Amino acid sequence: LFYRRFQDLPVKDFDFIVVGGGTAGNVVANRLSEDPRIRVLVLEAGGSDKDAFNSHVPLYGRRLQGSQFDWNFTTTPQAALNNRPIAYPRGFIIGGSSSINLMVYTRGPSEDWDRMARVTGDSGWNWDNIQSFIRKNERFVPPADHHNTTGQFTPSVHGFHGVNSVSLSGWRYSSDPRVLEAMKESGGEFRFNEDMNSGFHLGFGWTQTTVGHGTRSSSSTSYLGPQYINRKNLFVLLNTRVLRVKQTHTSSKTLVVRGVEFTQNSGKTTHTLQATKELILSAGSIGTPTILMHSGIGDPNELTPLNIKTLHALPSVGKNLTDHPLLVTNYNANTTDTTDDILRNATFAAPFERTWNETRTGPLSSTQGRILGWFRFNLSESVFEGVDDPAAGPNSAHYEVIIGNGAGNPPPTGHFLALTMAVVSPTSASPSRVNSSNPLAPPLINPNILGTTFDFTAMREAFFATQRFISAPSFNGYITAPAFNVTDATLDDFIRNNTGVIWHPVKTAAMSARGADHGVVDPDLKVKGLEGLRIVDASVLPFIPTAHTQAPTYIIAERAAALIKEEYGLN
Ligand SMILES: Cc1cc2nc3c(=O)[nH]c(=O)nc-3n(C[C@H](O)[C@H](O)[C@H](O)COP(=O)(O)OP(=O)(O)OC[C@H]3O[C@@H](n4cnc5c(N)ncnc54)[C@H](O)[C@@H]3O)c2cc1C
Repeated sequence: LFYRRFQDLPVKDFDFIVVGGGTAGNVVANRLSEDPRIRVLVLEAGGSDKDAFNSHVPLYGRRLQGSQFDWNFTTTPQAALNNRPIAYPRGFIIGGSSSINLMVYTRGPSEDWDRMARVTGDSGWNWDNIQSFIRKNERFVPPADHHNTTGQFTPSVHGFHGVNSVSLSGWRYSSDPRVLEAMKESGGEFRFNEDMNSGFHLGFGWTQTTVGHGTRSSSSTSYLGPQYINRKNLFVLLNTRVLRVKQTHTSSKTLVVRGVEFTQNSGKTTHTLQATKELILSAGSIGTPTILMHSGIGDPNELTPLNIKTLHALPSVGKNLTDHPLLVTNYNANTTDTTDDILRNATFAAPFERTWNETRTGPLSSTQGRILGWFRFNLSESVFEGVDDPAAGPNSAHYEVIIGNGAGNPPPTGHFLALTMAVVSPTSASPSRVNSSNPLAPPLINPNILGTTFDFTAMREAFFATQRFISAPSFNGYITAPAFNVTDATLDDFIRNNTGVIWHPVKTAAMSARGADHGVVDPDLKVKGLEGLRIVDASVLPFIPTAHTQAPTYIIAERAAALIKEEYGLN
């Protein structure tokens, strides 16, 4: 059940305490509480999603950024972006970022997973072996408009009985046939791929999203859905900010960390609980290293100047933050059949909201990007000067293109086709650190966007690629002009002034092989050198996936839960 006040919790002893009721945390809580003998508590900083209308309406997902459901972080000034700091949203709500994200469902190429298995020395992470966890997570359902989906996905690579709904878009736009035609006209550069989630992801395909029956499927609406949240052994305490994890005792010279300190009133009073079996940190790529460092688990060279006493030296904590750089370009379109009027005009949107409220259909039932694709540069291109190919393998992309039927934040007039590009094999990485001894202070976030020559050149090449795509004859008469001004001379500055991120931070508590001299967790996700503490969220990814990161996070969480259940002999 959900609780808002600590004093209302009917019990205070728990086998497992999960810190962060986000994407991964709710999976772990659900799976562990399948065993009625086990008591599980989730501590979540954000509140309920029940009345968060914009969280449930797929088309309105973007409105959650900067809202009360966002932690509203900001990065440090980004050197390669003309020193602009950029907004860095993270979900501050039950379901975490799965309740505020843009719902794209991509698992990444098989090569991503095989590399992770190779580097961590654990074959359990390879593509073949994660299939059962994909299926535990995924419930592929028909799109909201029940259109014929033959040829739009490959049923044999999907799960139909998991917990989290995934579907194709349930609303069509008049640009779709032109986009498909442009692929044919590209002479093989932009091919069609029936299913980018098959393990081979290169090419354009129909976007799959975590939407079921026209509504967002988050880890809260799915894994904490009515059939689970009423379990007598599952407790979720909302509006609870974890400050630190705590050593409980020492066992054969190993520190045991199963205690957790938290507050519900901005630190005025604090409470402490202990898990009898394990504490699981699922506070995400920013929250998890922040909590670790404030607990004295991190790099002593960084902790000591902040007067944080080192409990356990683990220098990799909070390092290597990596994200996907993102650039949006809008093109003026000769049509009114886009999402622009709905997103900028409440009167225009009203009948569509009625339709959605009544039947969960119509344009609000779908996200903007109906088609997206994954592409590689040619290895002989100048983008690779002086660098090895950073992709996981020869079938893994360097850049992604998302086709949006309307601008993300439309200006007062005009209709647009938005071409969004992301560098999906970036080579920049950077520290994300705490810079005060106050656990309630926002951490320093520096994803170092476009911080290497490769990343910058890759973004430039991705921009040229989208220009080639949009000049296909099929767009004649449909695209009138770019809605941005750029020349060869101003392109680099255009990129610096307009690039942001796609909000996929990873690697800040990375997994590494047992015995490695770096990394934060072993391949079973236990914190190196400690007992009682595991990390289960996107922070453990040792490479940034060539994918949007929620599906990889769900997969990690499903496998983590299975590992924990096996270790403790749970049902
Ligand atoms: C705006 C946005 C759009 C995105 N779009 C997509 C997309 O379209 N497709 C995709 O695949 N991925 C997308 N992502 C990324 C994806 O959502 C994340 O990678 C994924 O959800 C991360 O899961 P997580 O479990 O690691 O963290 P989260 O889901 O963020 O969960 C962390 C939880 O911990 C809580 N928490 C943090 N600190 C504390 C604390 N001190 N005490 C208590 N609780 C705490 C948070 O409130 C949160 O609920 C997007 C992300 C954002 C922010």
